Amino acid sequence: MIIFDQVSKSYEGGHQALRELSFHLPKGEMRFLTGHSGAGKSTLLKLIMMMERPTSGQVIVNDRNLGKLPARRVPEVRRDIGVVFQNHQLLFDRSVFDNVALPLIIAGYGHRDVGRRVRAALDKVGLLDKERKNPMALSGGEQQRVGIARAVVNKPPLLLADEPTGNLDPELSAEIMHLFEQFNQVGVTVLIATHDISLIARMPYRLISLREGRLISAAGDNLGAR
Ligand SMILES: Nc1ncnc2c1ncn2[C@@H]1O[C@H](COP(=O)(O)OP(=O)(O)OP(=O)(O)O)[C@@H](O)[C@H]1O
Repeated sequence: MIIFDQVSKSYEGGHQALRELSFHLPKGEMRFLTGHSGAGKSTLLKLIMMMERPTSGQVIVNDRNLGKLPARRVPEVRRDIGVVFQNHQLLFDRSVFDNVALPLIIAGYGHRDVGRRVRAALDKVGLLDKERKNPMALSGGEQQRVGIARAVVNKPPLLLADEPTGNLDPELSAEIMHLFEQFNQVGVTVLIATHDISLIARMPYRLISLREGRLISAAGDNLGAR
């Protein structure tokens, strides 16, 4: 789960990306993070991943108060967070299998465990038959599913996505969102930053909406719950 308590973030040069932001995303929930370009969505995700530190306020992720954590414990925080990017950031000099295996190899899993877990993840995203292919040979939607398999391969309790359907047509976008729903249904907490209002309007999830770094609606906080 995620708790933001009065979190502000100013970048060098003085730009304030987040302003006294408070919200609670309980364990096992799925929510969308919305707002215009520049509203602070990526900054919020970066604070959760410890790619940035808040200027003030507290961020608690998976029961860890990030403000109190020394830099050497950052890898431990990141191991519990799966991240899906818009441009999926796959490596085109290795196979689908090797891309998905990467987080496990970094975490020191043994050869047999890696094989078992990678195939389980590829099976969940419907790409078991593509494990030997180069990601370049896959469609945009399939590449994004490889990115999702890589994000979930070590079974993190929290899954974040930054514009995961940004380059996809509506049908493929709906498929990708359905995949996130499936992970949520087995208990994974999911937070998805997206511009795609038409896609999420039909989905029964609460929103965290930002405008100029402030919360304009957060379900459950009586500030415009859907
Ligand atoms: N490293 C940085 N240094 C200085 N300013 C930054 C930095 N990162 C983001 N900003 C500024 O902070 C504000 C919020 O940016 P952020 O990327 O969080 O917005 P966003 O809602 O994710 O936008 P988008 O949808 O375009 O990705 C913007 O005005 C941006 O220019």
